[in-house]
Amino acid sequence: MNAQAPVQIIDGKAAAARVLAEVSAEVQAMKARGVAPALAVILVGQDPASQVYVRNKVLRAEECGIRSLEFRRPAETDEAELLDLIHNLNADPDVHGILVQLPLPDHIDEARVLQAVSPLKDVDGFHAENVGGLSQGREVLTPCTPAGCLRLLQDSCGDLAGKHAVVIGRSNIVGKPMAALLLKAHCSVTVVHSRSANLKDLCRQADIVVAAVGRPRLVDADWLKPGAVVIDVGINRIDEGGRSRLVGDVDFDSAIARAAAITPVPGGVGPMTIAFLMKNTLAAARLQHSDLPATVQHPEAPCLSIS
Ligand SMILES: NC(=O)C1=CN([C@@H]2O[C@H](COP(=O)(O)OP(=O)(O)OC[C@H]3O[C@@H](n4cnc5c(N)ncnc54)[C@H](OP(=O)(O)O)[C@@H]3O)[C@@H](O)[C@H]2O)C=CC1
Ligand SMILES: Nc1nc(=O)c2c([nH]1)NC[C@@H]1CN(c3ccc(C(=O)N[C@@H](CCC(=O)O)C(=O)O)cc3)C=[N+]21
Repeated sequence: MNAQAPVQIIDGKAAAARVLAEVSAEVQAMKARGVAPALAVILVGQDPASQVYVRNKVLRAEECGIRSLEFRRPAETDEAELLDLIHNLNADPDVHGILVQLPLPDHIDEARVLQAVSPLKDVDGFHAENVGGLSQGREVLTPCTPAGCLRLLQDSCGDLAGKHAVVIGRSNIVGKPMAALLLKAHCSVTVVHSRSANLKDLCRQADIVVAAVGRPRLVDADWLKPGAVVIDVGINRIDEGGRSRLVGDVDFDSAIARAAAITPVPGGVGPMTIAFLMKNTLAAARLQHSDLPATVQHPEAPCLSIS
């Protein structure tokens, strides 16, 4: 039997640091031209995970010189009030990016709120204008998590053309935009979900597996073709031996025996999501100041080109 090459553990923190360094340089250049990129983050309610993510986003923004504004509202906030806040931020020329942290409380219509964000400030890429643009293969503001996953895949595999990618999950945040980006990168794409038959068999045919399911350690070595590249988007907090820990949708210890490369949780996709949020904020600032000359070229950028 052939011994398999050692697995590559994809370092999402290091990749994110590279993206953030590019962004910091661009932010400085933009400030020198009189524009200070700014990101507004809206958090409704007290969800503890959301509070952690928002804090991380604000910290990363500050580190790369992006001004951040936090708008915390109580869970009882009504939809009209939230829409008012978004309209004010849309009209504010000093705010370039707007992110509404999900999930929203049940009494608020998520689709209506996301649609209220100006497509030019939509750093999450959730507005129908941007979703449509992505599916048409246009350069638009693109959801941060799948954009980050694509960058990790390109760093790890190089050209993705002709590879068979299986995306597990079909959410608007991750699964669907991930499939669109992989298609744009010339992969053959299969999207599977909770109603899929032969989930494991389909997965075993994949050169690339992106797991965005929300089920702790669902995918183990038995789901993988030897040499598959595995991107684990899942963030699941579980109790183990009386302690709380974070695990992905992939059983890491099992999968490393088959995979050629794999992202860990934490330290994989999560940091890239935040790095691409900063990249999108910069791209949004560019969109709103299209008179500014380009500084650095990023022709391969999966999100809106900031060149
Ligand atoms: N690292 C990061 O930056 C981010 C991580 N996440 C994490 O990624 C995971 C997915 O998030 P998100 O896409 O928002 O989740 P959703 O709950 O919105 O979507 C989950 C998807 O997985 C499918 N699914 C659920 N159970 C199964 C199963 N047993 N077999 C096959 N498919 C299944 C669902 O199918 P169906 O459509 O049929 O219901 C659905 O399409 C979560 O753990 C989340 O915390 C999310 C965003 C960013
Ligand atoms: N409008 C909106 N946009 C989002 O992009 C969005 C959202 N709402 N709601 C929630 C999900 C989830 N998400 C994560 C971001 C960073 C990490 C992250 O940094 N994770 C670290 C660990 C963090 C920890 O320790 O908890 C890591 O994986 O290394 C995780 C998850 C963005 N989301």
